[in-house]
Amino acid sequence: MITAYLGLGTNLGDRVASLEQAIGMLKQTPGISVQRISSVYETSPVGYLEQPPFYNLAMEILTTLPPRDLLGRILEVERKLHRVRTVRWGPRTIDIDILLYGDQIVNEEGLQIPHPRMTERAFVLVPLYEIAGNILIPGKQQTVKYWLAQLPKDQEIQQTEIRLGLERYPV
Ligand SMILES: Nc1ncnc2c1ncn2[C@@H]1O[C@H](COP(=O)(O)OP(=O)(O)OP(=O)(O)O)[C@@H](O)[C@H]1O
Ligand SMILES: Nc1nc2c(c(=O)[nH]1)N=C(CO)CN2
Repeated sequence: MITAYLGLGTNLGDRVASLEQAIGMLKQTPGISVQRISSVYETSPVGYLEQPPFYNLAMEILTTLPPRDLLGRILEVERKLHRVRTVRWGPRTIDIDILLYGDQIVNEEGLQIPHPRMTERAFVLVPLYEIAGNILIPGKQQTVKYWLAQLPKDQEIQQTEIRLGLERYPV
């Protein structure tokens, strides 16, 4: 069993519905057990700027799937939610990234873990900090908290009151 972290993003259509559907499909996947989900954050687009704002969240899972199989399932979830690839870094109904996979470093064609751009992105680090601030980023020696503190404060990100997947954590 490996603890892995996923980053989810959406900026087309009903963003809450897309996140809920993606979470639901991940929860139903044999070999994946969803453990924690951050709040939903509204974030300004990074990279390609002429597109609507995103909702982003981070998720902790326990998984028995090897990295390739986890990626395969993620791509399937994206496909089922009708993600259409157009522009690089462009709008999407759902984007799911494998951020961390235990303490492993994967550098293969089509799969890099830790996600190579994660330490530059507030839309990744802020939600991840909420659920795993003290975790070390393999190959980068320092924690999520450390990398978040290094980020320039120019990326707009706003915590919303939206909490998804909370039925696992009754109050
Ligand atoms: N850690 C990873 N998590 C998810 N996909 C990855 C990862 N590493 C490599 N990939 C590859 O990236 C492809 C997805 O690229 P995509 O078009 O979603 O990039 P993007 O989300 O626009 O940009 P970015 O990669 O900067 O977030 C997948 O098909 C997959 O093969
Ligand atoms: N705010 C925000 N910007 C992005 C996002 C994202 O999820 N959120 N995803 C991208 C491609 O992975 C490119 N830019």
